[in-house]
Amino acid sequence: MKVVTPQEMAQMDQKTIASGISGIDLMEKAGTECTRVIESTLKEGMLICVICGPGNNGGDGQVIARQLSEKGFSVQVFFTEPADKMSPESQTNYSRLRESSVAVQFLSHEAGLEGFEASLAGADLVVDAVFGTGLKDRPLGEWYETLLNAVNACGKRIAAIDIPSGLRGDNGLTLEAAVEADQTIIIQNYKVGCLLNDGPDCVGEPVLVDIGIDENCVENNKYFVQKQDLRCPVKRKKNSHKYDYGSVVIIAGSKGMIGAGLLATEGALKSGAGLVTSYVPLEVYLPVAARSPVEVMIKTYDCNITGEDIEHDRKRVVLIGPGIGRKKNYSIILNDLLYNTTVPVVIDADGLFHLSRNLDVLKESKTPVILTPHFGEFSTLTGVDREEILKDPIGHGRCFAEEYQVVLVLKGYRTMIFSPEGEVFFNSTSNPGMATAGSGDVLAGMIAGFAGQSVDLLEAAKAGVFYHGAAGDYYAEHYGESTLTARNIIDSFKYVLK
Ligand SMILES: NC(=O)C1=CN([C@@H]2O[C@H](COP(=O)(O)OP(=O)(O)OC[C@H]3O[C@@H](n4cnc5c(N)ncnc54)[C@H](O)[C@@H]3O)[C@@H](O)[C@H]2O)[C@@H](O)CC1
Ligand SMILES: Nc1ncnc2c1ncn2[C@@H]1O[C@H](COP(=O)(O)OP(=O)(O)O)[C@@H](O)[C@H]1O
Ligand SMILES: [K+]
Repeated sequence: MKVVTPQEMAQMDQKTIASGISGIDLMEKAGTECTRVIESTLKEGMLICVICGPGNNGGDGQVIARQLSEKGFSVQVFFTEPADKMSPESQTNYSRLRESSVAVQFLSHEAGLEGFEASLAGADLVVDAVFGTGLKDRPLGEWYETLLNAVNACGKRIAAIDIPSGLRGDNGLTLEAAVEADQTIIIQNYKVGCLLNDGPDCVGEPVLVDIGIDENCVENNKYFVQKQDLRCPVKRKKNSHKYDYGSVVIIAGSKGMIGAGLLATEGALKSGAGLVTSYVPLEVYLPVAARSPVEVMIKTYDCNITGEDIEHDRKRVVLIGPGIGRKKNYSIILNDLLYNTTVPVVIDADGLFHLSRNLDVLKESKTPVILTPHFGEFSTLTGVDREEILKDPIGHGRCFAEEYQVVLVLKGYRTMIFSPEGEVFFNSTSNPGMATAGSGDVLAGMIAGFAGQSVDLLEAAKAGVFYHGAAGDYYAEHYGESTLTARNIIDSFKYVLK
């Protein structure tokens, strides 16, 4: 399934209309599908307030109001602009609405919103159809800000149509205010803004409705990753041995941070790697050996290590970074791995810090590379302010992955995976309980574990991110988010990686 920008969605709408279905019929279809979803949440006799803006989002709202009224519900529509400011399709729907028994009121921009607030307080459901994908990045103005804040303050269940009003569809940032919906009925495809920044908190529960628009009618390489899209874990042949599932080397952990290495190691082992070898500084050998799973081989290094220190024999992937610290000069091993070997390398956490000191090594390297930064680490890598990145995460991520020819895993609620070819994959799993120490170490290990089993690093990154989130979701479904720890993620692998 594709994820679209507002501009792409507008082009898709236009192409669909050009292919024969009229704009007014497409709006009727959108409204009908939204009504179906809304109706399933209603009980007989309920009162629904629909707030309609001047554009086609408001037009959808009018279709919903008319259809709910035809189904016997009491419906009150509030318009935020006079009829002459409505889009053509909205005006057509306004004439249809006037023939129905829906109560209609035009809100005044001069008078206060007291009556409006009182009506919301008496409603059972508020439908937000003020702005959709046509929202422009310009100030809403005080009146709309007050209106959207009043919607949020009404304390009633809110269903937003297509995208919560005030939320930017291109990046998930909000204007001066944005509706925080309980449910958002998303028309046809996820908009980028539903998945990034404040988007997921404003969207609430997302429900997608299909109105028959072909997502491939416009060129777009942004995807929403679901289980059926994944190629890992690989099917195990009867005629196989452990090296068929990858020999994974993990350089992680240091004095004071052995946990990071242990979590990454177990993450790799339990995601199906055939063999895991953990490299740790000599000084932490004993505590690491005491706590490592017995299946893991542990080797030590002193001072700096080079690629040659690591046995190249049958090694399929190296993970470097979790908990290695910033003191030792890891640039030597990093450069060595990237210049002098062709074994795929996953670079995480402090490994990214060392890499940021000599980023150009990536350009000269022939080794396939996966980088797994969170937004702060990505800011260090690129030298671009975090706030700037948040305004256009797709642009920055895509540009970096293409320039340095790496697979980039940019971590967050809906982690994005960028391919060196410019594709973007949004993950569909994980929950805020996973914002906990060590969660990223587990992910790095899991990606390395899959990379050992798969020749394609992009597939390994997609699967690692998906199943890491799915394991966290499994725990959260059973025990809630707040007690979730990195160890619980590993312990839940067995339920989701079947
Ligand atoms: N034929 C189509 O294009 C279809 C569109 N659909 C719906 O139409 C929506 C998009 O409709 P539109 O493109 O008309 O746009 P919207 O309805 O999202 O908003 C456009 C209106 O909002 C105003 N506006 C934009 N930014 C503003 C700001 N920052 N402050 C104050 N006012 C602002 C504009 O002046 C304009 O009047 C979708 O989200 C979807 O709900 C669906 O009905 C399916 C078919
Ligand atoms: N709010 C959130 N919702 C869902 N997943 C999250 C959230 N915050 C972080 N995560 C996930 O948890 C992991 C955290 O990784 P990272 O920031 O490297 O943490 P650490 O260094 O403590 O291991 C990533 O996989 C990220 O996607
Ligand atoms: K809306």
